[in-house]
Amino acid sequence: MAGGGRPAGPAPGVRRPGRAVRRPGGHAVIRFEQVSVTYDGAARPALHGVELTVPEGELALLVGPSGVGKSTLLGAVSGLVPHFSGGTLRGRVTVAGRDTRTHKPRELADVVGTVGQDPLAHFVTDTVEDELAYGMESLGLPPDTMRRRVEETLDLLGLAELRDRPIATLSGGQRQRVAIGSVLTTHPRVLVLDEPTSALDPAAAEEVLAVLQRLVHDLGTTVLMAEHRLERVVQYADQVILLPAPGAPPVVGEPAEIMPVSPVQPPVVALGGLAGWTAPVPLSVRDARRKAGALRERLAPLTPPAPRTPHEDGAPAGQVERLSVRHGRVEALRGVSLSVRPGETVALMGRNGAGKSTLLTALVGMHEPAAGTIGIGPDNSAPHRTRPAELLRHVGLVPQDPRDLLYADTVAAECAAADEDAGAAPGTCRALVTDLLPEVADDTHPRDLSEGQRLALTLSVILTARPPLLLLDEPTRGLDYAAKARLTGVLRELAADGHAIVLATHDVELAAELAHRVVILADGEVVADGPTAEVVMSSPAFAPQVAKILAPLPWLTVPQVREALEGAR
Ligand SMILES: Nc1ncnc2c1ncn2[C@@H]1O[C@H](COP(=O)(O)OP(=O)(O)OP(=O)(O)O)[C@@H](O)[C@H]1O
Ligand SMILES: Nc1ncnc2c1ncn2[C@@H]1O[C@H](COP(=O)(O)OP(=O)(O)OP(=O)(O)O)[C@@H](O)[C@H]1O
Repeated sequence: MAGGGRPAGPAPGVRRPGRAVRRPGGHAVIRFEQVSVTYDGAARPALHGVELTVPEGELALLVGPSGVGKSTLLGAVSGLVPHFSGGTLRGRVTVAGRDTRTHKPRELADVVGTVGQDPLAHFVTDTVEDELAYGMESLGLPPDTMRRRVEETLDLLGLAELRDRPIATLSGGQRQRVAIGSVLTTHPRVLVLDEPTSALDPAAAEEVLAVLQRLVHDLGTTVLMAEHRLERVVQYADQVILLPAPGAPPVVGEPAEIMPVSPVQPPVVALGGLAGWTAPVPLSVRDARRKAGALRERLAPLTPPAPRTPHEDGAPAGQVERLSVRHGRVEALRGVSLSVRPGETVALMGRNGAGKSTLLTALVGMHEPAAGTIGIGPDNSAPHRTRPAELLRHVGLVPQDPRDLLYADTVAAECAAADEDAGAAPGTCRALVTDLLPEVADDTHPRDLSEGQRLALTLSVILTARPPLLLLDEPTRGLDYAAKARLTGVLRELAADGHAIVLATHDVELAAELAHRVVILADGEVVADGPTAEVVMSSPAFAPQVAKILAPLPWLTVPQVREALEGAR
């Protein structure tokens, strides 16, 4: 299929230059020749028999289930694997002609810019502005060039207001933007990005992707990017590299060829499968809308299956009233009132820095209110004045950085401790992990887990205690669609059992699947609070793909459509 048929991404003002025919594979900048990577002590290789090239000036998207080896493949390009990760690399990886096994990451820094999954691990300076300049300083660029590029990047990524901020005080999404900015300033020929939008709000994700697309088109930069949220990125890709299963060789091709056969698919492709849309498979909302006429007609007389409504009675599991919280000079929450009832699932959404994590951490007693009140459990006790052991019986938080919760040396030990702390039957936590991601091995050190595996472990540790109020901060980072569906199942059961759940998330698909109610925070204030369908359909930024494709019909998710079509047969 010709590459020119794909539409421009949704970012306003950025047009994809028309390409009548796909360029016959430009000069390869990244080349893998029979590459295998085996980590020390692992039973089988994390990557096996990888043979691929990425041509100059293309955006290649690396996809596949959690734990399949995506980060390992990216690490082999930037040289972090095996230089820092340990393990053995067989075969040959070259970037711009340099062998990454014989060149240390430092010796590749002038051609490759890398953003890892965990920005905090890579920051070397203390403030935003210093971090943006650091890479250029190491390359010895002239001061006026550095100055100009820092200013450009601050503007490009919406960081100008934060320029003097200590990095330690930034929100998760703000940190991710700084991490991306810090590699853009060096103008590398190759950009390697591991889930670059995982902590970004939907609008910020579009902005960052538009910036990357501009680099690819205007400067001929080559981008290799791993991402789980395909609904955000697939339409920008020239090439998809699919790792279908651990140890299986990659399948490489155009997005429209690979997506229909991929085990991970964005909702638009899954919907196309249900509706029987013929090739070329639509990958964007816009193309899908053009094909959706017949599906819309079939669905028009049907009503979407309604989510089970929570118990209306009973005391709230948690509530805040006119709550204000300050971090130094920053007023992170301003007069927020919110209450969550047993059986209710609330999605907390809003732009990076809006105050979502602050609200969750306030509910577990990590901040004292500057004004207003916080109450938890049947006695409405103030969490910052409650003993931790007592608080644990009422509320549990899965933090944004799962590492904050893990301290044992193996998955098995972590799970045994969780069972004991919660007074649960031995094996409870481990069964939950297996439920979410079957491949996680007992004897692995939590540090060596993939991002998705680590999150599955953290979720399980907290879920073992079955707290009446369950708080989750961005619970789908690094999770593939299948793991997300299993997590949705686990959380639905908990809600049906009367647990109250609040999830802070940028994942509009997750919110649409799971939440009874959506609360939107903006700049520390609640700006919307209502039933999920109402709130997300009235805001393009928070609408899931299915809603955009089928609007004005009130359908939000692929499972909803599937259920209705099956019922109508
Ligand atoms: N340093 C390490 N030592 C030992 N095993 C590791 C190490 N890093 C990763 N692994 C293992 O290698 C496999 C592949 O991990 P990798 O992080 O590459 O997966 P991934 O596809 O990026 O996953 P995710 O989508 O969850 O980020 C996993 O089973 C993981 O546990
Ligand atoms: N220790 C701190 N000192 C100063 N400001 C802080 C501190 N911690 C957080 N902030 C600021 O408070 C605001 C709210 O941060 P919070 O982490 O609650 O946002 P968020 O909505 O969870 O963002 P994200 O979606 O990026 O995770 C942000 O502007 C952040 O920079």
